[in-house]
Amino acid sequence: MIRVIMHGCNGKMGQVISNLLKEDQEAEIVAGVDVSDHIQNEYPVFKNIAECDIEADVIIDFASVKAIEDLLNYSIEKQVPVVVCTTGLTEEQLAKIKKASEEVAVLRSANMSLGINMLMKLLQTAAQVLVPAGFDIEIVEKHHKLKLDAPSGTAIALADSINDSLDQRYDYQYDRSRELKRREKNEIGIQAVRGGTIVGEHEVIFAGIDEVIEFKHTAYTKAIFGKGAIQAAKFLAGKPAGFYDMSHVIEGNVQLNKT
Ligand SMILES: NC(=O)C1=CN([C@@H]2O[C@H](COP(=O)(O)OP(=O)(O)OC[C@H]3O[C@@H](n4cnc5c(N)ncnc54)[C@H](OP(=O)(O)O)[C@@H]3O)[C@@H](O)[C@H]2O)C=CC1
Ligand SMILES: O=C(O)C1=N[C@H](C(=O)O)C[C@H](O)C1
Repeated sequence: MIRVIMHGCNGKMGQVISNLLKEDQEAEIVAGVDVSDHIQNEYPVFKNIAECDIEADVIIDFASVKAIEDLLNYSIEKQVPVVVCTTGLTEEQLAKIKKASEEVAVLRSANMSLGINMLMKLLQTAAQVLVPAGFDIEIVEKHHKLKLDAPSGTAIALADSINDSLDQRYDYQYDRSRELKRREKNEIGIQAVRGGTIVGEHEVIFAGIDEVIEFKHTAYTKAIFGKGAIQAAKFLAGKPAGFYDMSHVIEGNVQLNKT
């Protein structure tokens, strides 16, 4: 059995994963970490990961940007690989994650679903064909009213994926209300909508002269993120230090299915 520490165990994603792992034959939660204590769990829960004295093989993190430094320190000190799913991280925090991966296995992904990770690849092909033909790129994301960060980590990851295929020539435009001017050619507009219980929608629009192509991913339940995070945790447990993402997990599964 792979022993998991669930960081952010009493949040929405923490509880999705707690329920999924109750039925899992290969992995179990041995401890949780959360500042909130409104839920009774079948495992011990600590207020801060530094207090956790339970041995584990991997950590799954869906918590808060405020907890990322303690999380990385613990992961390095105890040599427990960590799957970082929390979004809204600053550039400085992202750099700390990369640095930590020199000492312990770290997998970070702003979106654990298969669909979004495949979309990232499709967008690179689309951008290479459509951008030279003069198409503009815009991204619109929609999420529930409880979400703290905007734009979503996924919207930024989609833009980054496109930008990687375009030699990093693009800047991101989050707010057009401040200046009276036309959009720049080399920009990707990113807009966030918040309301109700929308699980997660991402729309990437390639707008050309007289034609528009739209790529859209809709998450109907949070279980898609939970299942992806569990797959990632199983993949990461026992791995050497290094920086991993969901493409490693998906490629690993494709190879397994071929054999
Ligand atoms: N990568 C992916 O595929 C996905 C990523 N996410 C991201 O995961 C994160 C969590 O999402 P979600 O579960 O919906 O959010 P929730 O707010 O429901 O859960 C977060 C939990 O972490 C707790 N928490 C806050 N601060 C700390 C801390 N310092 N230490 C430990 N626990 C803390 C919260 O307590 P309290 O409520 O008291 O603040 C809460 O119980 C977000 O950043 C979200 O964007 C979400 C879905 C998919
Ligand atoms: O907060 C959420 O709910 C989600 N957050 C992630 C993000 O910021 O991209 C992933 C998913 O869209 C749900």
